[in-house]
Amino acid sequence: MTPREPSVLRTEGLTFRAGGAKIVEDVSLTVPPGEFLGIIGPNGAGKTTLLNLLTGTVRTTAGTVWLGDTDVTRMAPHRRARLGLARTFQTSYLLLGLTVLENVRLMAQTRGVRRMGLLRTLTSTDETLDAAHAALERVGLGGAATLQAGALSHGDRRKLELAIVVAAEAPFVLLDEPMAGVNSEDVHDLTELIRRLHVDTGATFLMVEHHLDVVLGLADRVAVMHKGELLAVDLPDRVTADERVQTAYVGELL
Ligand SMILES: Nc1ncnc2c1ncn2[C@@H]1O[C@H](COP(=O)(O)OP(=O)(O)OP(=O)(O)O)[C@@H](O)[C@H]1O
Repeated sequence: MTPREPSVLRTEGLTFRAGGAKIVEDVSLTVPPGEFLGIIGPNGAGKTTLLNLLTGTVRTTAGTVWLGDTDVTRMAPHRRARLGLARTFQTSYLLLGLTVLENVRLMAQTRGVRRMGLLRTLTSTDETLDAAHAALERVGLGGAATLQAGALSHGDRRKLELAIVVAAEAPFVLLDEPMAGVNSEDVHDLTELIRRLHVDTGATFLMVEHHLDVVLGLADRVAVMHKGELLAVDLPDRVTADERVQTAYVGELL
């Protein structure tokens, strides 16, 4: 994998309101290059909406998002993707009728591949194929390239989604509940894969996840959302010791 351009992901006063409801309210966050930021919070706290505001699939009511020095607040999602923002979704978006390889290749083609800090749209079939195969090898699905994506186990589908992100060679990676629907025996494997991908790529990772032990084990820092607001951003052990966080999680395990 090629080295990345390190840059900061930053929000200032990021806000999304719908019908008078405060879904995400005044979130100011600075994520240094290469950091792994976990995002936790009770159901409905606004975590996925925050990711949607970063990718541009939801339009901000107020506030600003920067990728490096670029203000992307009004930028369409595909242009943010071209700047190096890749994401996975809570619900799988795989094309189950296509092969595993075709799923990755399609994304490698549409997103282009970053090389030496330059964005190039791949026109060479060989090059996209190579990038797709390499991405599959990295997530341990090298032997499954010709299988239909629909034939994969849930855990392997999650790995395939990670391969797609890897193929994009994005410096900013957003993961929305990568453990959702994954068997408990596969959680450890997937956690270690995400750890390895983060280390190997040097990319900035933001991960929304309900498995707190996974978040606390992976993240450099943890952001806690509650009722749309950012309650705390701190080191994992400080966050779990924070009384405000414990109160927000009343009724849930922390
Ligand atoms: N466009 C919208 N219009 C109205 N309400 C919305 C809109 N988008 C999100 N919401 C509501 O805002 C709240 C936050 O949603 P969001 O999915 O961001 O929370 P979350 O923290 O990711 O939740 P979960 O952990 O359950 O996935 C929810 O109550 C949701 O129904």
